[in-house]
Amino acid sequence: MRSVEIFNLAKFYPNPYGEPFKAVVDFNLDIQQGEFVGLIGHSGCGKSTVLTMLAGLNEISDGGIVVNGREIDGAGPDRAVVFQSPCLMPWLTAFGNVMLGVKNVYPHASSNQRKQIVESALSAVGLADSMKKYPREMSGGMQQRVGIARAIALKPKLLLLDEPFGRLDSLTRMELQDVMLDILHREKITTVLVSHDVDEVVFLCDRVVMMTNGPAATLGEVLNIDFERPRDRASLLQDPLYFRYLDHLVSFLTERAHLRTEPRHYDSKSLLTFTGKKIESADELSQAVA
Ligand SMILES: Nc1ncnc2c1ncn2[C@@H]1O[C@H](COP(=O)(O)OP(=O)(O)OP(=O)(O)O)[C@@H](O)[C@H]1O
Repeated sequence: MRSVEIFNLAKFYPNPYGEPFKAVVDFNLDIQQGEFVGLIGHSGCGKSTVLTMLAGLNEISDGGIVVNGREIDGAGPDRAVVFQSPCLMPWLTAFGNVMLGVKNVYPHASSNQRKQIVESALSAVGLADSMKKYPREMSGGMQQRVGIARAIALKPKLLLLDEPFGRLDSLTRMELQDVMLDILHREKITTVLVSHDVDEVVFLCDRVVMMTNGPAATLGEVLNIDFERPRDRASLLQDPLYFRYLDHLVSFLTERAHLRTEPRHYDSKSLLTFTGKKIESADELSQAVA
């Protein structure tokens, strides 16, 4: 079932001379219910612009976005965003920060029901024992866990992640990626992730959308990531297909992102046809490239 439809989306920012700067043009994408889509591209190409338009925080200049059958017009409780910095209220505990949004989104729930929603979201991100801590008492990774809990507690139809792990050290980043995979596997929330990290998108996503360079950036290619879920990092790192996906993304970013071509769609088979053989499995791929 289709969850998000983005059609002919465009963003024109005013420049200092009063002329519109075309940041993103003619961006079209459908996202299925429960799908995890990554958005990558060079710095400044327009990833955050697309994400903030999806969130309803950035006015749409042309085209539109339909979420669960309703064209969006501004922000709404059906969508939650996690930014690079969680921006927690310093005077509230982890519990209080998550409760803030829960009160708004569930005004008719009893206080006991709200408490359960907050506790369950904080437990899902591994903070069951730190609910009473204030932001100043938490590490950056713990604060970002609160940011994720705050978003998932709202039970959004669409979860939007703008480089949520970008400021974390690599071990914490991996921990939080695992937490995120676990939650999304259970809750089946449709998710869009903006990232600069090709490893991250291959590990997490069902599809990776590659954007061309700006100005007038648009969708360049879409790569299907055909790994089953739940995913295990150690096994993926042993799979030759994982490195094929990485190669493909890196080569798009280094060679083709500046070309304005018709959007192309790649799945694992078409990705590998250059070997001259039809390849259906990682084992067959290993033999073909050996
Ligand atoms: N409020 C704004 N006013 C004018 N131009 C803007 C505004 N926000 C973004 N831009 C421009 O739009 C383009 C896309 O910016 P955006 O932040 O969406 O890119 P990005 O791919 O998310 O970048 P990064 O990866 O560095 O975060 C850039 O050229 C940027 O300078």
